[in-house]
Amino acid sequence: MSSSAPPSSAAPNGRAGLARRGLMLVLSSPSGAGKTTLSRRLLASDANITMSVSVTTRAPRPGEVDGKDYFFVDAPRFHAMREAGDLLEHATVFGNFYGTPRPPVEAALSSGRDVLFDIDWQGVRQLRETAGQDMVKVFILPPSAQDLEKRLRSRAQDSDEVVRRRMAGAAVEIEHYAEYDYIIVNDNLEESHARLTAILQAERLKIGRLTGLSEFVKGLHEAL
Ligand SMILES: Nc1nc2c(ncn2[C@@H]2O[C@H](COP(=O)(O)OP(=O)(O)O)[C@@H](O)[C@H]2O)c(=O)[nH]1
Ligand SMILES: Nc1ncnc2c1ncn2[C@@H]1O[C@H](COP(=O)(O)OP(=O)(O)O)[C@@H](O)[C@H]1O
Repeated sequence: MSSSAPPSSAAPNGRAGLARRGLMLVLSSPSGAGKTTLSRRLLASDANITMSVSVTTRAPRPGEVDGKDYFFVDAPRFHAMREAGDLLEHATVFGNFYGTPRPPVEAALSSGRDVLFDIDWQGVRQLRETAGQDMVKVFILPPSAQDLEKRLRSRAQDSDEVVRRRMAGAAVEIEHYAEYDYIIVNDNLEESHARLTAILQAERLKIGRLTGLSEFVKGLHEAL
């Protein structure tokens, strides 16, 4: 998906004359590595990125809020959305359906806002076909298998059986690390957050994302 450029006056990088297309920042990891925690931190620390809230048929965990963490839907509703073309991508993970609603993402990108996605490798593959250079893919790894299991258990929101299935699923997810642009080993949370922020800041400055750049430089040139 190629988002159209926002007007210069709304330039998210704060420079009149230099606007930018919104980018799609994707986080994937084995379950329990820390995507949700890192996403929340990034959303709290950066005003120009907005979360893509997925739809899922999974049951809400204690504390999860409908419309904020996920849109919790039943299977018929999910299939209706998919059939209507309302999902940018979708996948089955641990026996549940997940998908990305299309309209909010398109609206955010076209107004120059960046969008954060917490989706798995299957979703990344589908988005890659349309997003091209607009997508920045970050893979989060746990420091060790023991840490991963500890985190899944410490979250204390899933049964033993669910934790076991997620540990088994981690091996499959990890096999896809090479399809991503960046790797963060989420050991120290502060450091991981700083790294994610650095990735986002650098990606925002890529020449290919800026619109109006040649006019801006031409103006500077003429004034010299
Ligand atoms: N493809 C795709 N994957 C999703 C979507 N939403 C969530 N996921 C992935 O589904 C997996 C399970 O998510 P969840 O049940 O919230 O468990 P958690 O990752 O352990 O918090 C994770 O790998 C998510 O990244 C989506 O809209 N599309
Ligand atoms: N760097 C970290 N160090 C220690 N615990 C962490 C770290 N990052 C996340 N956690 C904890 O690990 C558990 C799983 O994190 P979560 O963000 O829900 O993972 P995911 O969304 O990838 O499944 C949570 O209890 C969270 O507080």
